[in-house]
Amino acid sequence: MASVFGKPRAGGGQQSAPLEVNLAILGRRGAGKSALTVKFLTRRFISEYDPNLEDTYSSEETVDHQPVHLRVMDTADLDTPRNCERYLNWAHAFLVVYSVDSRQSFEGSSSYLELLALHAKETQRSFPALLLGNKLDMAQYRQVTQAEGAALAGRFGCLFFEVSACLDFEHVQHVFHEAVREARRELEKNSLARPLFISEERAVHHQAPLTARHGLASCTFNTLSTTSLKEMPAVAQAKLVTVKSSRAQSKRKAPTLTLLKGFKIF
Ligand SMILES: Nc1nc2c(ncn2[C@@H]2O[C@H](COP(=O)(O)OP(=O)(O)OP(=O)(O)O)[C@@H](O)[C@H]2O)c(=O)[nH]1
Repeated sequence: MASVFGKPRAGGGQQSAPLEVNLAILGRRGAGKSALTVKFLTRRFISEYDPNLEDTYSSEETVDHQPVHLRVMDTADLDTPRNCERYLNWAHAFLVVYSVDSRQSFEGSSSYLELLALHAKETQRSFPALLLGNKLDMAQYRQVTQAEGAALAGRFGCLFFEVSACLDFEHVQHVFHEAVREARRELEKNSLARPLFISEERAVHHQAPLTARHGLASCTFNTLSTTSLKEMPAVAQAKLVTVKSSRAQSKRKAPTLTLLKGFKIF
């Protein structure tokens, strides 16, 4: 069966079902994951938040004239990847964030890229990842050069961008849309035309031996018996609440976004 996306619409009259893309934002504490997520969803920069809050948001996007139902998981690991299966088994693509003014966060992003590489090896699938050097507005306090970011991305074969959650929305939006494009490419490659979430599907648990060898925090990988299907994270980990976006202020269209509780938006 042909892929449901990436094809021109037949007949012009029929609307294709929106492509469903799950995106997980990974990175060390303070790298700016929440700020980037909220910037993308609301065009606003937040400066206060609850660092322990992990939530999944959804947004109806249009990428390359195609409707996309995008879910964004703003993860809240502590200092290292933990209980990674909640996003490894869920996301179609990953944004790995570090802060250009923090060498520590850059090293943290390298751990996340390694984790993704190991997961890809374990599952024999590839997972698009984009490396983001955030807080570009703080470039005068740089601890990580652009060349270092590009080199790390090159090592893992992923796209690289420097961004700022404080600066222009369009650049942040571009990066998220690039992640959607990457996910779409991968999904098309795998000819995934089946529904993405089948709750009856049983996960076969096995311990990933690679994590210990690579000094990563303990992670258990779930390999689905049908490897092309992914499970939604447990309800406790993914709270979807629809609210109106500030973008809806344009009266023409009111895209729905999901919850921003826990964030103070100015
Ligand atoms: N100057 C500047 N500050 C930023 C930027 N992005 C985030 N911050 C600030 O950096 C701090 C951490 O940002 P968060 O978005 O909460 O970082 P996080 O990665 O989600 O951190 P955890 O929630 O602890 O995992 C906050 O004080 C933000 O206001 C940015 O692009 N520029």
